[in-house]
Amino acid sequence: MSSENTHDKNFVKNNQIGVTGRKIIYDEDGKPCRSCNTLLDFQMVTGKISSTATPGHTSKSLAQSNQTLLFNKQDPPDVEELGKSTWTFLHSVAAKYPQTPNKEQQGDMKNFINIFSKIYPCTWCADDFKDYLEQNAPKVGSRDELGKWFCEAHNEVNVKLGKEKFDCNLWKKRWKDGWE
Ligand SMILES: Cc1cc2nc3c(=O)[nH]c(=O)nc-3n(C[C@H](O)[C@H](O)[C@H](O)COP(=O)(O)OP(=O)(O)OC[C@H]3O[C@@H](n4cnc5c(N)ncnc54)[C@H](O)[C@@H]3O)c2cc1C
Repeated sequence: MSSENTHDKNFVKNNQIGVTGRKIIYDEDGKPCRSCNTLLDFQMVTGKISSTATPGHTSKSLAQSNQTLLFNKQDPPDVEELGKSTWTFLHSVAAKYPQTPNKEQQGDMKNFINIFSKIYPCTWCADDFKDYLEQNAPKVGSRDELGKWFCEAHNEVNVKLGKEKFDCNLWKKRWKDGWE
C-alpha cells in the first residue's frame, strides 16, 4: 500500500477520499486519525457509515454558504464556550503527545503550559490555573502522565464549579480511543 507523507506524523493512503470530499488522514500507527478527520469521514473509514451515504448538508458549497451565515451571526465565546473548546484542545494535545517524549518535547510541553497559563483569556480562570501549576507541576514524562495531569487539572475546576469529577483512568477513552 502506498502512502504519502503529508506531515511527520500523519499520512494519506492511496489518496482515499472521505464522504466530505477531504483526504482521509491516518496516524503513524496506521489507524485513521480522529482529530485530523471530520466525524463523518472518520465514521466512513471505520465502517460506521457507508461511503456512499453522503448527506446533502455535507456538500461543499452548501456547507460553505451555511458557514458564512453562521460566521455573521456568532457572538464571541463566554466563559463556558471558551472553557469547553479549550479543554477539548488541551485533552486532544495530550492524546497526540508522544508516549515516550524526548527532552525537547518535554521542555516544549512545559513551556506551552506555562505560557498558556499567562494568556488564557478568562483572566480569573488563568489566575487560579497559575496557582494550581505552582502546587502541581505539569507531568510531561509520557502521554498517559500528561493526559492524567490535564484530567486532574480539569477536575480541580469541576470541583470548584460544583460539578462531578471525571474518572481520570478513562481520559484516553474520552479523548483518544473512543468508548468501543
Ligand atoms: C484552564 C481553565 C480554567 C477554567 N477555570 C474556570 C473557572 O475558574 N471558572 C469557570 O466558571 N470556568 C472555568 N473554566 C471553564 C470550565 O472548566 C468549563 O469548561 C465550562 O464551565 C463549560 O463546562 P462544560 O460543562 O461544558 O464541560 P467542560 O468542563 O468544559 O468539559 C468538556 C468535556 O470534557 C470532559 N471532561 C470533564 N471533566 C474532565 C476531566 N477532568 N478530564 C477529562 N475530560 C473531562 C467531559 O466529557 C465534558 O463534557 C476553565 C477552563 C479552563 C480551560
